[in-house]
Amino acid sequence: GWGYAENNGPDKWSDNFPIANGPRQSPIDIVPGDASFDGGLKPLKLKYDPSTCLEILNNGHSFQVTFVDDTDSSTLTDGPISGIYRLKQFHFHWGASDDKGSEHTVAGTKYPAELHLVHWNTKYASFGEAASQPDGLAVVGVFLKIGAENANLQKVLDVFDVIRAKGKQTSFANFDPATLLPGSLDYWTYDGSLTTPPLLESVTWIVCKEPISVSSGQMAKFRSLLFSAEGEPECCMVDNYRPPQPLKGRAVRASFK
Ligand SMILES: Nc1nnc(SCC(=O)Nc2ccc(S(N)(=O)=O)cc2)s1
Ligand SMILES: [Zn+2]
Repeated sequence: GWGYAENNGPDKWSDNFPIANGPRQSPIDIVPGDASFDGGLKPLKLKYDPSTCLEILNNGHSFQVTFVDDTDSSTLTDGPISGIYRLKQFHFHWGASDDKGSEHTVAGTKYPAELHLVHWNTKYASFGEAASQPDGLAVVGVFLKIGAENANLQKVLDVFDVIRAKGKQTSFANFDPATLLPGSLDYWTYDGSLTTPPLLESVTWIVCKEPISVSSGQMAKFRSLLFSAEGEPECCMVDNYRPPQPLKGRAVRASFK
């Protein structure tokens, strides 16, 4: 299956997923000077209920925290979208060293990691159905920058020992993803895709301008996870990011001046 190695990584994904060369692929390099301020963009409205937090799992590509999404308890509304989008999961992408790891870049700058909060449009019956629609998904991206230790993030890192290998999962309750959001919710937005196979072009991307902090020691903890399953040769989970893709004429809008 697909991965991030030389033989199955981003440069090979188009073999099985031709949409990899499509017109609205993600991530992209965000050039602030090329983004157009849109006064019609509303502030993001994120309303998360920690009681909908369900479990944390190592899926062999990243780790993800999944949420109960059978009611409108944890939602994204306003911002660039219309209607109600429900939080399904959040996960991260990171590098083998602090100089790389984010998927989106800002004027070529790579951050050591990037958080993705994945939401689906409730005008569709399920995540799976929404994932195949051009307005089906909305992902909020938050950059991580090396600085002070992040106590909220640490709550997630503290369970890594039980999900070290691919396929491991454990219950994870009462975590509030809002604690991982930056102080300012200024954002850039553009039409894009999932950044991993199946690379579906169904995502309204909402990338926050302000990063959150992560310490170098916490980044080392991310790198203690494995791509490999128990009993397989150990392969550190690092560099699980797709590089920026061609903009192909798309507009990037800014919610701020
Ligand atoms: N019918 C379908 N069910 N599930 C899928 S894809 C599963 C899934 O959540 N994929 C996913 C891939 C990438 C991203 S990301 N990195 O946020 O663009 C988010 C989510 S298609
Ligand atoms: Zn992602």
